[in-house]
Amino acid sequence: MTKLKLAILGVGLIGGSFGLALKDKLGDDIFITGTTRTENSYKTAEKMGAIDKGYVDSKMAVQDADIIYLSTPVLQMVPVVQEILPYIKSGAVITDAGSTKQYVADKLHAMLPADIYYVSAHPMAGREKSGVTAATKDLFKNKCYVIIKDDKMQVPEHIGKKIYELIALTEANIVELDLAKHDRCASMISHVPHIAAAALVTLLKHNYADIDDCIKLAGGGFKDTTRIASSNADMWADICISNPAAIINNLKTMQEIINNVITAIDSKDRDKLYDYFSLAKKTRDQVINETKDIYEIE
Ligand SMILES: NC(=O)C1=CN([C@@H]2O[C@H](COP(=O)(O)OP(=O)(O)OC[C@H]3O[C@@H](n4cnc5c(N)ncnc54)[C@H](O)[C@@H]3O)[C@@H](O)[C@H]2O)C=CC1
Ligand SMILES: O=C(O)C(=O)Cc1ccc(O)cc1
Repeated sequence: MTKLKLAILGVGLIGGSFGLALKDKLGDDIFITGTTRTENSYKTAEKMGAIDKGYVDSKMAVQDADIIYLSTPVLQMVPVVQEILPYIKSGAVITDAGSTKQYVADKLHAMLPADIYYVSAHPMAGREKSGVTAATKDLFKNKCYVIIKDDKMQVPEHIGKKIYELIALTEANIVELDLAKHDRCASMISHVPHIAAAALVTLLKHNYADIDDCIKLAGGGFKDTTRIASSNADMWADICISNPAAIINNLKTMQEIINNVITAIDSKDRDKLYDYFSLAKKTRDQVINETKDIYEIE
């Protein structure tokens, strides 16, 4: 049997976790090359066993690769593909882990020749730490992994199946969505919550005179609602730029919600405030109850 050759471009938290999961399942039946921006990082990825051979130069990593996994920040993906395109072999498949999907898909659709395929995907799993040292083989286990259904890409059935089977080795729950719906839903469930968490932390800076005393009081509630504000700034700037319509739309709705709360407090409308918290509790409890068999959320 010939070895499967996978190139992971951007071996950080996500690329490193994908590599660790596949090495765990396939061992020597897969050969994984990978890139990072520094030699130091790819050496760490090699030592951790996330990749077999690391490079800084993406062109070296994709030579002879059957599958190319893009896991750089979203805005780096298209320039990386531009750079490697002349070196990708015919029949190879590109897949990606980017948090937003339409932006990269539109550009790759216009760029790729007919004999190089693209399967857009997104693991809805991660953490606020970045870099390969934060990677774990079980990061995607029991979490949702979206594979985009996109007829424009004209991916032959056997190629789609190959990527599906590879992703299934991570033990993630695979969900199929179309591009636009993915970006709308991800903005609501992930992108806007990250912006909101950063806003809560930024609020502290607006009360600078009290900041030391505020921090003394910070307990579980502040930690729970702001954990994701410790995420990578580069990655989140790219996410906002590459999914503007859905994010702005949801932020405007949030603005209205906050304005309504301000009005209710200002006019001492206790019933309105009760309804606000009560409906939020009911909705969250329902969501958690419906997903508790799939996710470990409390
Ligand atoms: N962090 C998270 O929780 C999740 C992130 N994602 C997506 O996965 C992708 C990767 O995110 P992380 O692994 O968290 O980031 P990370 O910062 O841990 O890793 C990114 C890697 O890309 C490399 N890189 C950056 N620019 C590059 C370039 N031009 N050429 C080659 N390599 C380059 C870096 O050296 C690093 O190894 C992003 O697109 C992000 O939107 C998706 C799901 C969850
Ligand atoms: O840290 C967390 O809980 C996250 O929400 C991680 C995350 C970040 C970006 C994504 O596109 C998907 C998941």
